[in-house]
Amino acid sequence: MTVKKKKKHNGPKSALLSHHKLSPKLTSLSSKASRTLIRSHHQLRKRHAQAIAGGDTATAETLLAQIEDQGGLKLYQLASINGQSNERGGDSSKVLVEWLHEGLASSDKINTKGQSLDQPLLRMLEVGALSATNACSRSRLFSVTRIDLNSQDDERILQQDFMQRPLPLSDEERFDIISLSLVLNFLPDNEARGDMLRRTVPFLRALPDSLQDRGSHTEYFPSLFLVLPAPCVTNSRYLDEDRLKAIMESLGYSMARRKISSKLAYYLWTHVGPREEPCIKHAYKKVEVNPGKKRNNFAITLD
Ligand SMILES: C[S@@+](CC[C@H](N)C(=O)[O-])C[C@H]1O[C@@H](n2cnc3c(N)ncnc32)[C@H](O)[C@@H]1O
Repeated sequence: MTVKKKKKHNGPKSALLSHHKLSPKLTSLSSKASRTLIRSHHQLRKRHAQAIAGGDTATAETLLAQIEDQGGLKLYQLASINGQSNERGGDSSKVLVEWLHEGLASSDKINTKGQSLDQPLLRMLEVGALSATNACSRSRLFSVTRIDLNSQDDERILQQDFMQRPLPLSDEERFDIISLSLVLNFLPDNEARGDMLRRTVPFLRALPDSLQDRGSHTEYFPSLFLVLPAPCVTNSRYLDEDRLKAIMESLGYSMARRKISSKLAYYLWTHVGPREEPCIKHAYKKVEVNPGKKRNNFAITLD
């Protein structure tokens, strides 16, 4: 398994922090500063990817320096944690836990707090994990393997790029559910988003017999929990829910649950197709599905 050594971000103090006259303590980012930083980080990463694609290494280096100058991935992650607590009424995995508790028949062995009492637990791979104490970790429904490009918790979050994680060789290395919450929109290009979705498939296992007899619990698995900022599906020129559904179906996923709030779009997709990495019969290019001047350019492509 490739585990990257944790990088130190020793760049200059964040311009954003000094601009907003905040305490240099990372924990003191305001909601507004968090939003500004997240937006700016995404834009710089996108321009950086474009510069690399165009072979413009000088611009790419300048942009990278700018990213580091405003605190790099570490401060971006902190802004994301702030966003979870302040603006969105808690972390996104709360929605998944609610869905699964609804799905648990009363005959299932759960205690009054809705926690699963029996073993084995469902196995979850949480990609882009910022905390080991979010709702899905606290629920005890899952045994969670957490990974992130930059671990905020060396003991409980493995520093690893999902795209470099070795493909599993057996079901012991596979999962019942993968969480991709606010990760696809972090990726700066459309193709990388499609590649990440495609790569989830070989990491899923058919629900083992030991978990099969747990009533309505079983119908959702194996599955992918996907969370995107709502405008990615409600206000993009290149993606709407129908197109997302078509892309997911081409990967063998079927939509099991959805919830669109003012800020976020939550989906639970059950994998019903073959388990090996899908060979796409129909490419999904960047085509306009929703014209309009005030729309954004978020897209997912599959080749
Ligand atoms: C906006 S944060 C979202 C965190 C959290 N899941 C949430 O819902 O708030 C996106 C995280 O995804 C991580 N990430 C992006 N691409 C990744 C990859 N290929 N492998 C692992 N983590 C990745 C980033 O490092 C970042 O911490």
